[in-house]
Amino acid sequence: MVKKMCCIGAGYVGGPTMAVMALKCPDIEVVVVDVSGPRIDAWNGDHLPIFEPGLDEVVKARRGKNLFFAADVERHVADADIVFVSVNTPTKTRGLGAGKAADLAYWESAARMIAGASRSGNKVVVEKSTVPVRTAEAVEKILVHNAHGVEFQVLSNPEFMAEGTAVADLLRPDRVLIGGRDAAAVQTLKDVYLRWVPVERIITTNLWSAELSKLAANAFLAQRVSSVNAISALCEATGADVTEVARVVGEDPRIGGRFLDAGVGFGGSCLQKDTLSLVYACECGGLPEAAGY
Ligand SMILES: NC(=O)c1ccc[n+]([C@@H]2O[C@H](COP(=O)([O-])OP(=O)(O)OC[C@H]3O[C@@H](n4cnc5c(N)ncnc54)[C@H](O)[C@@H]3O)[C@@H](O)[C@H]2O)c1
Ligand SMILES: O=c1ccn([C@@H]2O[C@H](COP(=O)(O)OP(=O)(O)O[C@H]3O[C@H](CO)[C@@H](O)[C@H](O)[C@H]3O)[C@@H](O)[C@H]2O)c(=O)[nH]1
Repeated sequence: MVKKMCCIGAGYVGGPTMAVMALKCPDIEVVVVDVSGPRIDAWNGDHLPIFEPGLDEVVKARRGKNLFFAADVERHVADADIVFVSVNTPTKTRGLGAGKAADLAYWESAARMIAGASRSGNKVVVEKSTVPVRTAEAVEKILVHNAHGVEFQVLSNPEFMAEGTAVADLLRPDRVLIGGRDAAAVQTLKDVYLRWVPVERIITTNLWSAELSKLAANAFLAQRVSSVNAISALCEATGADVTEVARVVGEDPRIGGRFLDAGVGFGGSCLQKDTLSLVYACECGGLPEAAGY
């Protein structure tokens, strides 16, 4: 029976995700923690640190009841049955893989802190951040080597929300993905989502498939934007209209019409870094053709 959930990282993902969980699970205490005091103050204030349609209402409905934002990270991690880790995983700027690989320094420090703060019983640790495939292996090693009589189960539960539609995406996700090898831990997290997500939208996989699926989904999205932008350049050179071409192409149900708006190229916080991370994984795996593609 889950009584308390804690999320490390009160960022773009951690804040809205846990606010929606608190809304849908009023009997569970939900605490979002962060090393940044000003960020926590903002979540506790009148002006939330991010703007997303509907977010103010959700936060204000549950804050102080079963939703809390706090800076005393260790205390809340120690008490929680489920710990989500939603720290940033930017592209590395130095060292091996600089410019492509994901920087897992924040994740590793969070894992060491979870192991150090936890004292007894079982704890489910959930990868919410987008991480390279097989990160859970390294996380498990850190947890096991630093554990004090606690059994940890690691799950991968990547987030698919997009900025601008975060609350709508979280309230009605097209899919929730849970990867893990411990069936009981998978079921524990699944039961949380089942409070508001239809069972057919909850996909369970092995750990590595879940980690990789998130990166693969973003690479496919990035490819669509790059494809339509390449066609757009050809349209300009030939007198065709890219909106008309995209509509025709998208009417094929095998392709679909969404995510086919031509523009200046893809931006946002994820598509570029996650595609680079996938390319780096292919290179490290001795798959240069896949990396080049
Ligand atoms: N932003 C998006 O739209 C989006 C969507 C899906 C997935 N993701 C992924 O989710 C993850 C988080 O992204 P984000 O946009 O929320 O990042 P963010 O930068 O907005 O927030 C991360 C937070 O983690 C905190 N943090 C870092 N290390 C910490 C530690 N050891 N202890 C406590 N707090 C710590 C930071 O202070 C920061 O507030 C990334 O892996 C990202 O790729 C992002
Ligand atoms: O038809 C389109 C759609 C998007 N874009 C551009 O693509 C980028 C990304 O847009 P969007 O996907 O809406 O926002 P993100 O918040 O970056 O969300 C993506 O990245 C998140 C982080 O991993 C994932 O969770 C989401 O599913 C995925 O859509 C932006 O620069 C858009 O302008 C286009 O140019 N044409």
